[in-house]
Amino acid sequence: MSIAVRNISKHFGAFHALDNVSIDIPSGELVALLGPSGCGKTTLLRIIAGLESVDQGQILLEGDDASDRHVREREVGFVFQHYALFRHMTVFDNVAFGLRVKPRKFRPSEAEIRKRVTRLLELVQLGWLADRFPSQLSGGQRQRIALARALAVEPKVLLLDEPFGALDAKVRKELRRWLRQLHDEIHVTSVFVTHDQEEALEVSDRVVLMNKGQVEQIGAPHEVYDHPATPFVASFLGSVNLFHGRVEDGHLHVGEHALQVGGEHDATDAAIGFVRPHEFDLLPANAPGSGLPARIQRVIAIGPLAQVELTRHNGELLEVSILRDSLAVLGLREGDEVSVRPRHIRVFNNNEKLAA
Ligand SMILES: Nc1ncnc2c1ncn2[C@@H]1O[C@H](COP(=O)(O)OP(=O)(O)OP(=O)(O)O)[C@@H](O)[C@H]1O
Repeated sequence: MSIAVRNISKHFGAFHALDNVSIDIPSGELVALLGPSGCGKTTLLRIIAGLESVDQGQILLEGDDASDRHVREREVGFVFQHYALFRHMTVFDNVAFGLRVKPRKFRPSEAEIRKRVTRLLELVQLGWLADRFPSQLSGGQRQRIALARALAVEPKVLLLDEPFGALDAKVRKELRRWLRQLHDEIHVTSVFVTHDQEEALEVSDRVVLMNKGQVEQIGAPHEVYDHPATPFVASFLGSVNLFHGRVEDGHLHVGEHALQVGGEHDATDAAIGFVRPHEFDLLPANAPGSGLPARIQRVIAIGPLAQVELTRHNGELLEVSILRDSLAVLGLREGDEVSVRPRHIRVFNNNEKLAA
């Protein structure tokens, strides 16, 4: 089922939680709502579900205005951060619950319920846990059961609010891969709230970047990462180094240094350049060509990569990420003076809003 969010605004008292938000989600897509804490992700999810009223705007489900449709009639499945399983019921009974409480005329037979629950437990790869109670499961297993339970009533839309937020990093990573595979099998239109950019980029077909109640950008993970539309998106997705300067003749002038920028940029006295840590070359200080002089303060080994912390001569910090092998070949160490050269700079006018 497709979802269209049309010009939704929502206040809580004087606080503007959502400000004219519009998003089109085609049927079968997995979309991540991504943004910092308090930007309105959960509020939007609850509005789609029909759990929250709006001041203005509409939610269209499969093209029809859902404003007057009660939560139960919207055919949405919900999975929350904190597994809301019934503690006194087995895994099997938890998954069967939504089917058993259906009004008699819509309720499948007990044999049909058994068949469906067994199939769902296989889908979430936990059939062997059917007779256990929630307290006998790991956090990751509980979330998979919560998902099976949400899917049991065959929702047209699946809404997930930080479903892996309470789990440790390794389990989280496994589960998000698993969620992606599951979605590829069942193709139910899904909206997934997260404040973890890696999770959003890895799992979703498209990412909706939200900031202070507004949508900043919507796009495929590689689009929003490679072509951020605003300074907020550039700084929210991954680490970045910032350079303040002026643009003239295809260069960003940072103090007395000129760094080449690709593409067309109007001359401006107030620009910000964004460079990701892996988009720099490090060269010995006396290497010919343009670059920013800096000193290596610290080298942190993270697997095959070296995270290099540098200080520019004006005291500003830079973070560069390169292969440890490359650093060894260059013979660079802590305390060395180097020339730092961005390979790619994204330039914005300084009057555009930045991440909070
Ligand atoms: N029932 C409410 N009454 C008053 N303010 C609310 C209510 N629900 C949410 N808010 C406020 O609206 C803003 C958006 O909240 P929301 O839960 O949608 O944010 P979020 O992006 O999901 O954040 P998080 O990632 O921290 O969950 C927050 O500032 C929050 O304090």
